[in-house]
Amino acid sequence: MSAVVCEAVCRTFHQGDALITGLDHVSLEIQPGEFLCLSGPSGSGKTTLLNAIGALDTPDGGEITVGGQRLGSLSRAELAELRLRRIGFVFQAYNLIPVLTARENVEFVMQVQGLSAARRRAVADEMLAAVGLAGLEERRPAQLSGGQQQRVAVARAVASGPDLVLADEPTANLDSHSSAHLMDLFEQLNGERGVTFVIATHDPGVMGYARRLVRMLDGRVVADEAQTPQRMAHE
Ligand SMILES: Nc1ncnc2c1ncn2[C@@H]1O[C@H](COP(=O)(O)OP(=O)(O)OP(=O)(O)O)[C@@H](O)[C@H]1O
Repeated sequence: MSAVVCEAVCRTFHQGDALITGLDHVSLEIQPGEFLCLSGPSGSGKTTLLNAIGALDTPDGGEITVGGQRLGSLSRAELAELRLRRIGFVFQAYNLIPVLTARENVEFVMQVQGLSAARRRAVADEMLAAVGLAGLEERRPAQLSGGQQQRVAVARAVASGPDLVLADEPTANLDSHSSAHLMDLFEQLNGERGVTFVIATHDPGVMGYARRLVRMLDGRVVADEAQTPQRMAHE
């Protein structure tokens, strides 16, 4: 079964009297375990596509299937369940909860999923250690650097055990060292746990990690190519 299938997905935005094309008949099939980057100029539809695949936004044409489930046929509660259990989001604004510690932020989704306190803590600490934040579990977001906050967001996104991670410009606020560290972590999760990654980015270093590069322009897919991945150098 494919991880994601997009069939002729369209999304049009209304701005006053103007119609703005977000997505124009996007068709794309992504297999489990793929490591895919979406590239393309600003406004080409990358974020709109990630939002649609993640069921954060509803297309006005076409069909999206995630893990065999047709999004258009799911209720709001079923969509929420899909987002909670199957999808990890790493979006640019980290969306960490400021009053919670790093550990509590990572535990949050697992708490909603109903895991026991002991299990949550064990998984949260394991994930924070995996992203290089061992010892900083008790810090609140404001006491962490931008790169560290981004890594908390990654730990949170993967702690719930998603099959699919959607990342929108995950390195936009990171220095080159943190970017390389983050991408190595994504690659590790992809290789060891088979998590599917779909990453929207302008960063050539990030694109280098992809085994498949999908280029968008004006809401359409204009190129879709396999490539040999290349890691970023650590400085
Ligand atoms: N909520 C919205 N209301 C109106 N227009 C929107 C909305 N969201 C996106 N658009 C428009 O849809 C098009 C695609 O935008 P999108 O954000 O998906 O592009 P992008 O490739 O992610 O760009 P960037 O690289 O700058 O993040 C753009 O023309 C954008 O202005």
